[in-house]
Amino acid sequence: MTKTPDTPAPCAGMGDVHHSHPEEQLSRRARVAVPELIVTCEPCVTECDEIPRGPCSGSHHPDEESICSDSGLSGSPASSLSPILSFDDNTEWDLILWVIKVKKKKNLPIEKITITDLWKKSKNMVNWFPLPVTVKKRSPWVQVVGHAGNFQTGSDGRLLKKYCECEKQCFLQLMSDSLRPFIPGYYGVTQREEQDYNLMDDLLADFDSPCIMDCKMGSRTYLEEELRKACECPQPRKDMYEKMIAVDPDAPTEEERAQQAVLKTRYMQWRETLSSTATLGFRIEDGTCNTNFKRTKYKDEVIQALEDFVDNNMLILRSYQQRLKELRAVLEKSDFFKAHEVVGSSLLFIHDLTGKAGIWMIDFGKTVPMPPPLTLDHRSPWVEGNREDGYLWGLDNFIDILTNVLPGK
Ligand SMILES: Nc1ncnc2c1ncn2[C@@H]1O[C@H](COP(=O)(O)OP(=O)(O)OP(=O)(O)O)[C@@H](O)[C@H]1O
Ligand SMILES: O=P(O)(O)O[C@@H]1[C@H](O)[C@H](O)[C@@H](OP(=O)(O)O)[C@H](OP(=O)(O)O)[C@H]1O
Repeated sequence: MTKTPDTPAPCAGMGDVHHSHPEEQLSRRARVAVPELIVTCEPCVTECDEIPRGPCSGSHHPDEESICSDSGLSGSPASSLSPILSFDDNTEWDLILWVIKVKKKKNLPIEKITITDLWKKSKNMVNWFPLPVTVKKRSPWVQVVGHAGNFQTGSDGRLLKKYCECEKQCFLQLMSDSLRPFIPGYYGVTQREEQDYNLMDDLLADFDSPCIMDCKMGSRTYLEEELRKACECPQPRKDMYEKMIAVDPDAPTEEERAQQAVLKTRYMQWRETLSSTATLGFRIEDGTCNTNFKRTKYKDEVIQALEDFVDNNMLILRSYQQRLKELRAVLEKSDFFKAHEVVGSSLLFIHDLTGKAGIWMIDFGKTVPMPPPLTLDHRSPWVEGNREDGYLWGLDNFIDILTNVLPGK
């Protein structure tokens, strides 16, 4: 879970692919300081670039490289700017990163700025051209959990996730299912630097410094198919062994210790029993090295985590409860849901200081169709072969926990 952010996202429209390193992902309790740009003027700029005005609006887009000579916005030559300039949280990051890109491409002598932000733990020196512009505040995108490097930000509040055929098929069907209001808008496949991406709404875009929590739903996090493959062709994983001993050095068996590797399904099952996945049918995810969080297993620990997440704001908690009840009612009727095994999918909880709160279903990389006419009830316990995923069982438990926490239950 993440409390953030006026945080710079990987740049919209930037040529550079952002590879989000785990260390750059956000810590559980991190409420990060407003990104601050401190500009230190070095030898003056001989040439400057025309800056698109406003929040990537008008005729310019950060992707468009419109270059002029001599002056920036309002005709202010860079060299005449004050040696130290601070930007507050109104800074339009896309705009600044656009400038960086142009400067880099043109190999121009440039000032340096120090960006203090949570994407980098240390300070980063990047190239910059100062511009006095008031821009619209837009919540920058941050990734709570998931595979590093899977995402890029797009323009107009959209997000690119590395292409996955299974996910595309789900999105296509979900856009015309009753679940549509609980799914980020989907806009098909797009390409950037020869990589295909599924293009979807960035759910953070309409929030102001949002707090985010990713909750992985279901009592099982691997597909039956994965289990079958692991039996047929076992491929022990060293990286998973490392992740396992980082949390619990005693967890590996003697054989695993000898191999210094574990099977993925074994690792996933261990994670399930370590967390509340096995006991409650959902778990609060965390993308950081906060290994203790992987152990949030019991009801009272989940409650504590939820209360922390909303800063004990019961109104927000009530909004979440309401939204989850609505979701449950729709899930129980959804054609898509009854015909799919939904594994590893998350509910993304987002709220901000204005009191706005929402929950959406994300991650359909392991949501697979049942062979017709088979359907699932999503509540029956899983036994190998029945493909039940425990999604609704987990949702029931989540709603019960919330209801018990709320006053006047
Ligand atoms: N539409 C979206 N809008 C805003 N943030 C999103 C969106 N989709 C995903 N995210 C962010 O990215 C994170 C990872 O998303 P997702 O689970 O889809 O990725 P993944 O790489 O498939 O993860 P996993 O490792 O669980 O398979 C989420 O926790 C959330 O922070
Ligand atoms: O959260 P952790 O403990 O870091 O473990 C990861 C998590 O369970 C992911 O859901 C899983 O990806 P999938 O759901 O896509 O299988 C990934 O497998 P991977 O390393 O094979 O990608 C695991 O490493």
